Amino acid sequence: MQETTIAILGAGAWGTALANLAEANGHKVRLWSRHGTETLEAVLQNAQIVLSAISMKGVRDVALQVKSCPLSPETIFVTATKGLEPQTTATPSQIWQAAFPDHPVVVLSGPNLSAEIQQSLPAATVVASNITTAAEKVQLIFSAPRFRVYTNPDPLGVELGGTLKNVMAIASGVCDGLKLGTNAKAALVTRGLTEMVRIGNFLGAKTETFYGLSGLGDLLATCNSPLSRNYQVGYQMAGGQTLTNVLANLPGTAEGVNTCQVLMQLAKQQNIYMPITEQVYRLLQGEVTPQQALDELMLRDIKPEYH
Ligand SMILES: NC(=O)C1=CN([C@@H]2O[C@H](COP(=O)(O)OP(=O)(O)OC[C@H]3O[C@@H](n4cnc5c(N)ncnc54)[C@H](O)[C@@H]3O)[C@@H](O)[C@H]2O)C=CC1
Ligand SMILES: O=C(CO)COP(=O)(O)O
Repeated sequence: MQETTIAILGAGAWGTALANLAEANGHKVRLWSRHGTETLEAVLQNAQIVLSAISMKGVRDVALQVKSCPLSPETIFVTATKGLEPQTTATPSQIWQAAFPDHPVVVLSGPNLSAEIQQSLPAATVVASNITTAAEKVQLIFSAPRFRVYTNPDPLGVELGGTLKNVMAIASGVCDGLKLGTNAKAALVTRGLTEMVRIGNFLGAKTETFYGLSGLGDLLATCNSPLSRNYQVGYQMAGGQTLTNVLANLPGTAEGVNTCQVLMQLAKQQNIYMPITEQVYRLLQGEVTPQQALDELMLRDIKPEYH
């Protein structure tokens, strides 16, 4: 493939891993960090692809900064952030698309624990866009013998899969931390997926997308791995630590903590039933202990499975 110039914004764990993948494929990669010496304008110069791996809290601010820099009209934006904006409930791709209405925006999301990808362990991901040619271009840039990239036409569904599973990963960490067993974990993850589909459908995502790599796939990865920061939040809180303590010692970002707050706001406004999210929220707020959250979930009124 022809060499592409790529600007990667966010030099954290995920931005760095994606930079390494593109570089190994022979592309010209410039990595930008707000703490680095290179200006955003210099990093963006002649970029054909601008990929953001910024934590949710920085996305809008960085998008505004990018807006003030010169860009080619052909530039494709790729977003790899997994979160929701508190004030607006917007997804990262919605923020990028609103800032750059005339550019294609591609979502990159999947079961991609960065530490494993940095070790070149095999993994797969999804690139999704309303503009198929843009998704196919990004697919070619990142595809590698140990990194299999699929395209998908439901960017919102792909993005929400990666975002909503973070809350379930916190719940799974609690489940393992309390040593509740394999049956409990299977029930939690499966009902968690049902909850993700319910919220996702409300927000406009397709059901089938949640059964693919970016939904079920990422749910399995993060609900079962101590490498997941979100899982670690739940696991360590089940061990008696406070949220403040856990976050102070966590390497990197656990987006599920903020996502959970945004979802509860939405659930209350729109009357959407999110029992697992609600218990994770109450745990994070310090309103219930992990054991009480479990009791609340198990002692709800009994009901049909598909309801
Ligand atoms: N690490 C992983 O395995 C994966 C992470 N992600 C997602 O990618 C995003 C980034 O995750 P990580 O790289 O792991 O986090 P990280 O904490 O290692 O890095 C976050 C990056 O965002 C930058 N940032 C934060 N706030 C900013 C602001 N206000 N302005 C400018 N830059 C700002 C930080 O300086 C840092 O470069 C998250 O949304 C995460 O959910 C997605 C897939 C895999
Ligand atoms: O999204 C991820 C893997 O796909 C990373 O998970 P954590 O953010 O929980 O570490």
